[in-house]
Amino acid sequence: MGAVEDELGNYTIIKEGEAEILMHSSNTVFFNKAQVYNRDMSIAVLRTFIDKRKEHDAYLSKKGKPLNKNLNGELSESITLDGSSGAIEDEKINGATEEKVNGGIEVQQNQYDGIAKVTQEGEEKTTSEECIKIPSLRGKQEPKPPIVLEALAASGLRALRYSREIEGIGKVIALDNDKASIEACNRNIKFNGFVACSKVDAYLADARVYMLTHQNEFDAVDLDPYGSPSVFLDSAVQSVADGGILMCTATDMAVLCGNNGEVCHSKYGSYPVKGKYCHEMALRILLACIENHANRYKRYIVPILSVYMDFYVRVFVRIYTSASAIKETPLKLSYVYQCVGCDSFHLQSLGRTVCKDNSVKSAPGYGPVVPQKCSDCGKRFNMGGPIWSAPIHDKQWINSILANVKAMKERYPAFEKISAVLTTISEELDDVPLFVSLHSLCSTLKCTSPSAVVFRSAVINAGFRISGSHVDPLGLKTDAPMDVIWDIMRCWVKNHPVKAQQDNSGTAILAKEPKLQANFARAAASLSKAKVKKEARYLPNPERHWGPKVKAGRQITSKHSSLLGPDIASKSLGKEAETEAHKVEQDELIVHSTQETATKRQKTDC
Ligand SMILES: C[S@@+](CC[C@H](N)C(=O)[O-])C[C@H]1O[C@@H](n2cnc3c(N)ncnc32)[C@H](O)[C@@H]1O
Ligand SMILES: [Zn+2]
Repeated sequence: MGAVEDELGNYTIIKEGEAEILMHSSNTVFFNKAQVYNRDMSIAVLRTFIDKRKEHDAYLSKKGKPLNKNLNGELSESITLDGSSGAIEDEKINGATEEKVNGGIEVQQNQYDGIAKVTQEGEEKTTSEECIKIPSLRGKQEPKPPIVLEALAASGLRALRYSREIEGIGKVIALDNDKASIEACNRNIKFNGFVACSKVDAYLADARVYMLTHQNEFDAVDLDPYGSPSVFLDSAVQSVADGGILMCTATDMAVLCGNNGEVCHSKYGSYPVKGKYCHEMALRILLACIENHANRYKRYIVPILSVYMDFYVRVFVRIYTSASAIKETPLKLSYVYQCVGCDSFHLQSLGRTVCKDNSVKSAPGYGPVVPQKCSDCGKRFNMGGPIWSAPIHDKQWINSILANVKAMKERYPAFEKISAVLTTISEELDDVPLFVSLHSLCSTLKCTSPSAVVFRSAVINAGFRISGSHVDPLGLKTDAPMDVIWDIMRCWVKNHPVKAQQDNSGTAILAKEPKLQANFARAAASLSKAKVKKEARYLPNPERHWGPKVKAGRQITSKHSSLLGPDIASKSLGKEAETEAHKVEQDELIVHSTQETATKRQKTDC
């Protein structure tokens, strides 16, 4: 990645990966170099998506594997390579809802009623067979190259990188509703030569209208908006082909992390609560929102990878159609009760499963899971959510993506960062939503902090699991209930006494005797595997002013020097920029310190 002044006057050539774009010095088209992490991660996911389609196709052709019909009359395969369930891999392979095979046989799933049909040369009939064999013909069919929609393209850099760097990719459609951006896209397509010209098409269009009028057409849809993606989600979930991927960024972290709960509810349909885990909660609010939109069209999501990086969240989910699977959605969503006095939080599932007459059904969850007052400190609870409380990553996919990234190290400009993030994610407990912060527990008790290894050991010795979180180097994910966590801290304080203090949440917690006798002896699994191998897990920003950028078309003023850095701001202004940081617009304001603000407010709120 790098930038050099060229001879085209006000244009600068910016190179990222294998793509080069021409950027005009006026801020007419959006570009943010910090999003290289976002683009690299997306390339890694798309490469893995293509590999998995190939692997799976090879597997099926070797096996001559049949398609089975499930109880609802939907076509399904008993084994899937990527660990996803209940979905039709043929659809994943072809990225469309129908599969044509030689010999005039067509297997089709009606996406809206889940009924499987087989058509022979135009004749339509509902299948009665339990099993439809499609033997040797399958092997001859190459999966179609995936078609990608970059719905909010700006300069087209991302679309160009996809087209030039991802082997086996098909067409890439780049959209923007801004004329200057589409002109820039077309200029950049030409600038990138033959492959880009043959693969990337740019259109001036409102992405919402375009996606609505191109339903089920794209194997991958990329949403990378200014701020919130909320207005694009309803049409985006409809434009993804069955088994395809939706990749979605949200940079409105202040909203998602609870600085303005009502706005978050209006955009995403969930209330955030202010906790140390707010960035993970942001991911889970976004996932719940996408699922909610998908369910309207009898579709559901399967998260592959969900990341918080720098100043935004980005989720990668597969989208499937199944009228029966969407009934399970309430089991994947929870409300969060967050104590206003201590750091305790508890999840309340929206649904539960009921087994009756050999069949499993879902029913509304039992509640409330907490009493009126926190049983640890006696304070009341705030309620947030609903959040996505099922896994936010698919571990098999994460391992494949990580292996792919390591194998093609030199082709990722942000290799160090994305491999560090993926390594941390690969170690996260994937069935444990949210996390506790050791610092926060200690600040509630006003005690000295045990080291992470000592605390992890006590949790493991008590018979529970614990891992780090990619979202926060101080975050600890554990399946130990809050009363066990507080008992461990009570035992710690017995050995490391605190000074006498006025009544507060900490004194209320310490007033109780622990039921559990914590064992702080070092447990073998208390260090993360990456830490043992001395692999990087959390990296600092590579340079100052690594963060969000000003919207295209907006005049750069001295107040933007905190975002762009004084040098760039002063260049744009033609005068020396002020170095003092100023407040910026809401959608550009990325609150790295949201957690701190949130915690402070929480203390004063109660
Ligand atoms: C953050 S930029 C995209 C950056 C780009 N994906 C990248 O990686 O460099 C958002 C873009 O969305 C465009 N946009 C906003 N609303 C839109 C809409 N309704 N339809 C299409 N494009 C839209 C803006 O003009 C802007 O260029
Ligand atoms: Zn409490």
